[in-house]
Amino acid sequence: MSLPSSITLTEAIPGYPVLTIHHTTCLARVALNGAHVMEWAPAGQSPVLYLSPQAVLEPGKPIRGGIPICWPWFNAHPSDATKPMHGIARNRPWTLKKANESEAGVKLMFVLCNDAETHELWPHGFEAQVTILLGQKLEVSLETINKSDSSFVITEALHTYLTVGDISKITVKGLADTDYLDTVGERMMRHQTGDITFDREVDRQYASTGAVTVEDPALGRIITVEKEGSGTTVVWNPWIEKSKRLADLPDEAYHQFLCIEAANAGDSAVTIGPGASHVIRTVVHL
Ligand SMILES: O=P(O)(O)OC[C@H]1O[C@@H](O)[C@H](O)[C@@H](O)[C@@H]1O
Repeated sequence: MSLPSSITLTEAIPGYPVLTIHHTTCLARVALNGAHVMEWAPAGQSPVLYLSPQAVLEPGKPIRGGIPICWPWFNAHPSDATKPMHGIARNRPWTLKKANESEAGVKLMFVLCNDAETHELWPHGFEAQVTILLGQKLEVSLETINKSDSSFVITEALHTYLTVGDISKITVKGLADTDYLDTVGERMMRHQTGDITFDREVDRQYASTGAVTVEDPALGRIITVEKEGSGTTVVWNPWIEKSKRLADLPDEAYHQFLCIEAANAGDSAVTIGPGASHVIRTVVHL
């Protein structure tokens, strides 16, 4: 496929293709492993996504940062702990099907289909399509098409790592008066009364279909995360002890990022009939 002039295909390491985007609207990098947006900075702004300086770029390994695609299950597999955390999509090479540019930015489309290896982990016929629009805004859509002759159930997340100046000064708005599953310690349902601030590990699945804003006084900006086709918003910061356990993340990195994930988990799991499809989308902008 010939690429438009704003997109360059290089190898981060041999055998690991990455698309680099230099467009008037933004700078970005997208790995074919996982159809994974690694970096995105709208013109004149510092990076909006967080990418760990210790991120491992290796075929078959997830990238710590950017927007991992968690699919067809979110978090641990519901019944088999030997299967990969967050599903199979972020660990596989996707096929680039389309790459276009316009004044508004760059549009990429990637596809992943079932094969013998995916069947071992998830025994269904499927086509997954990821469409990424990179411009002044960043939009990622994941479409799941059921190519088998029976229904299947998915959970999923567009696991967006946002760069923040200082996590202890962040306020997340848009989730007040919402129930959430708290997964730190003993899992239990709780109710969010006001806005969210951070002084400990936070790993929560909010029952919400709405947009969220992240107010960051240290960097002097507000990030908006909108979404569609998503009944769960995951808010995650690993804080001190969990950051130490994650090998591909510096111990002190938790100060500098926050994940706001458009997701479908728990009661929002999606059932897709034969020949039917479902789209989850997130839009990030300043
Ligand atoms: O280390 P991983 O597999 O990328 O997962 C990171 C985090 O992803 C979040 O979505 C989960 O809520 C956390 O529980 C998890 O720790």
